[in-house]
Amino acid sequence: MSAVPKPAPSPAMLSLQGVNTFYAETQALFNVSLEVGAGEVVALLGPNGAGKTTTLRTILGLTPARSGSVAFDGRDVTRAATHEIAQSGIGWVPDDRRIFPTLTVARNLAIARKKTRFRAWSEKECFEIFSAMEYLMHRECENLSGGEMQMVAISRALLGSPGLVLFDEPSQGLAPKVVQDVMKTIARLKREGIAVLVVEQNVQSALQVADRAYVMNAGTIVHEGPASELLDNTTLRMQLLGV
Ligand SMILES: Nc1ncnc2c1ncn2[C@@H]1O[C@H](COP(=O)(O)OP(=O)(O)OP(=O)(O)O)[C@@H](O)[C@H]1O
Repeated sequence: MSAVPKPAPSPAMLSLQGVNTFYAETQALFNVSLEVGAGEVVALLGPNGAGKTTTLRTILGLTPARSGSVAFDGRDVTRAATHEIAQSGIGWVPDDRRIFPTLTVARNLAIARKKTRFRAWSEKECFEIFSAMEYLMHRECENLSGGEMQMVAISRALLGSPGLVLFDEPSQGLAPKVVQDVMKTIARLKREGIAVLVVEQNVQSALQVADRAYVMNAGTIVHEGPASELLDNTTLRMQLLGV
């Protein structure tokens, strides 16, 4: 009897395999492997200094892997330049929001626009998500509140037509209402089919929006599983994350 062939698993949007990353001679990532599927939200959790930001920097080619591989959208980008990686459809919302402080919101948005193979977002759609932003267009970014800057940073990532958005501690320093808005935006991106990898200290918020979670410690992945498992299993969550 011939076996029914299983459908091939759909390739991950992002795949890290056995990544080792160094700052000069100091190793920060040890054999890190992780995947984010198309349209999947994945949380990357762990204590300070665990290697979460370094993982994002490795994906973006800012601190490239010394060994192992990073593939995005079926292409090896391990040694690609950061601008090529962005051009291929990885958006980034950095923890310092990295918008140009002396430029207006409008200018910050205009220079973020990119064409990729993924869906293009318009400014109008960004205003639908962040209604306040339309009225801030002519303000210089240095005069914005933390929450307003975060809206601009997320809109910049969307205008770059991403297939994957990397968020580095998006709720840091924001009021609870704004944190909720950011998490709602992540859920909206998922509904739009955009993959998300989110680094967060705010474990509860991240787990509520994520499909799966990885926990890092001392540069290694120490746990991988459904987000619901960490939400529901207090003992496991305390043991891995102390919260
Ligand atoms: N520019 C750098 N030069 C040298 N070592 C660094 C640099 N950036 C980070 N490290 C080290 O790499 C390790 C991982 O740091 P990383 O910032 O990736 O952790 P993290 O999990 O993002 O923590 P945090 O939540 O504090 O940002 C730490 O030991 C840190 O001291």
